Amino acid sequence: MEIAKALTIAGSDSGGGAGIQADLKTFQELDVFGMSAITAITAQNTVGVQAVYPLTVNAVTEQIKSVAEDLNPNAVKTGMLFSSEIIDAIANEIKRYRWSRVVVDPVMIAKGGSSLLLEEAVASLKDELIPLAFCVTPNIPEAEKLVGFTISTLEERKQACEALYQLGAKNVVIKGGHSNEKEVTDLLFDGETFHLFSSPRTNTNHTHGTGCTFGAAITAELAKGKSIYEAVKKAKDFIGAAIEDSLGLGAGHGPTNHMAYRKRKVQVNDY
Ligand SMILES: Nc1ncnc2c1ncn2[C@@H]1O[C@H](COP(=O)(O)OP(=O)(O)O)[C@@H](O)[C@H]1O
Ligand SMILES: Cc1ncc(COP(=O)(O)OP(=O)(O)O)c(N)n1
Repeated sequence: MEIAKALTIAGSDSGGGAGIQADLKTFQELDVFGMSAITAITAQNTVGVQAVYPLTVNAVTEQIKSVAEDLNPNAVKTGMLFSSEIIDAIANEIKRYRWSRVVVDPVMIAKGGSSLLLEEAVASLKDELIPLAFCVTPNIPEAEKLVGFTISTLEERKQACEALYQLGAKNVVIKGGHSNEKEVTDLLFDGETFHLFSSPRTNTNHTHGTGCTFGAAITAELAKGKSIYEAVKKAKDFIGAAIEDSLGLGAGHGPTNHMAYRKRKVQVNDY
């Protein structure tokens, strides 16, 4: 059987913890062949984002075309998209190639506070891209921005899931990393049922790229043909291990350990 293939359309993080780099590492760890179309280059490390260089719309669509017309991914993820021009062009490509297993991580702001999406591009995300999403995966601040109300309680998070579902996403996951609860709970809404995925909160500063990694793990599992429930469950376990066994790199928000999940699996199989 041919290996599952996934394409990430996202920004490059020179520090290797988030963006394209996190996505490709995650695909590889989950036995999926990874491909990329870069939207912007960031000069970035664990301390912050020092510079952002968006690519032209043509540079983005040419990369997508090259991948689509030869390698044909089983699933696609989007991450940092920067501008409405880039978002609109990507939406057109998704429609052109009739890609249905599309995970949209609506990246807006890096952990250090730098903006990775122009304010004017939020409308394009809502109107053009989210309606094409098989799954949209905002964190709480991103979900608040998209739905236009504050999310403090589980009930409000459920209402936000429903509002994002109304925009056209077939499944919605609102991630819980930014809540102040002791447990970290990600909430999945598939249009009918809410599913809660909870884990203890790891007390760490090494959470750079958690959202990218989680979304990439969902994408990898969808590329293999798994259901959205199975994909989110695996992604939650994958990111949980990556956060718990962090590598302790950098002076700021360090990266997670993309190898942790595989290493744990190998150890379990050894016995
Ligand atoms: N401190 C933590 N301990 C355990 N899991 C976490 C922690 N912080 C985030 N996660 C998990 O990491 C993923 C990303 O969550 P979140 O931080 O909300 O997104 P983002 O990185 O996009 O801001 C989710 O699956 C969440 O459950
Ligand atoms: C190039 C690039 N893309 C996305 C992000 C944001 O990643 P995320 O997983 O949300 O993690 P934090 O930045 O919040 O740690 C990024 N920083 N760079």
